[in-house]
Amino acid sequence: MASLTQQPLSSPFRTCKPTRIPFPSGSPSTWCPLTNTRSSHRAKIISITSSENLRCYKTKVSSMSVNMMTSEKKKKVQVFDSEESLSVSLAEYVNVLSDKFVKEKGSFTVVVSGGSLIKSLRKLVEAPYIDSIDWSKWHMFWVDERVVPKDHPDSNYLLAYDGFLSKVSIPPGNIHAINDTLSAEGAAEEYETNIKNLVQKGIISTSEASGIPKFDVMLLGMGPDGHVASLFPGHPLLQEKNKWVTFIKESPKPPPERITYTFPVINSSANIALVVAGAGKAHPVHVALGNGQDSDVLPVQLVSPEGELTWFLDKDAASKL
Ligand SMILES: O=C(O)[C@H](O)[C@@H](O)[C@H](O)[C@H](O)COP(=O)(O)O
Repeated sequence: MASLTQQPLSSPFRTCKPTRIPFPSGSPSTWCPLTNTRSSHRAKIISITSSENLRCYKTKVSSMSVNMMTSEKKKKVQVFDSEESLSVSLAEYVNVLSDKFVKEKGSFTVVVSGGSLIKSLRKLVEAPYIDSIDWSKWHMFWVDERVVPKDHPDSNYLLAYDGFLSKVSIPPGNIHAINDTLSAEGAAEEYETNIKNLVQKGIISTSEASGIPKFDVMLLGMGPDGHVASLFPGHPLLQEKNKWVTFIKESPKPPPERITYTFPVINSSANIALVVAGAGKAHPVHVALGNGQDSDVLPVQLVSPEGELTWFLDKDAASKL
């Protein structure tokens, strides 16, 4: 672990000395008193430099990963030395939330995107999680879907089925896929109705503040243009305030017709993980988390959940921070 010297408080930067404390499980962890973050032995804080507003930046990332807590409350940024270690930590993150929500409310509502996220969930379907997670309590949803049959190579359902669902025992009735026999309009409308029904049954919680569905966790990827779900830069759907689920017929990323959750539902979430790997995404990460600029407000900048936002970045995606 790097040893850090305390600098005068008048300096624009303060440093903290990470301290070893035990996790409840007894496994080793490292805690940064300045930022009140801690990490497991799999994701050590090697050093953290913090500016006065408690925005933290990684300093020496070589073969280790760094936790950073930004000044905005409930936003955590984790940088990993590789996508492999990112996926290990992501599995533990989901496992902890699954345990918590199953204990608290007897169910766990999980929303996934398409894209590379599903591959990054691979450790969840391996030991120990494959046997320890109570899959029977899971309810699975999609933040977006392409308007194609479920057996089409572009289907987000098929992607999740092949990489995840086919390996775990979530009851088929708890897998809430988007109807692939309807038009984009029809499928969006039906998905919103299904969500309303699950709210009435008490399976999906709602935000006390807004009454909008509050999913336990959303696991989201981000495109190189900073899009999330099927909400693209400069598109009027970014402003949608009333619908929970809507559709787009001219997606810049093929295929063109898609169903997507809107920001009111995304931002009502109890937890959101933004899972981003690869140098091709360094620019939108820089815009969202650093001082990078873009001509558009990027959709990822609008992700701001009622609950907690956790970024899972590999070092290439974080390379401009
Ligand atoms: O269906 C989709 O296209 C997605 O849900 C989309 O929002 C995806 O998550 C991002 O485009 C990132 O995809 P990659 O991780 O594959 O770049």
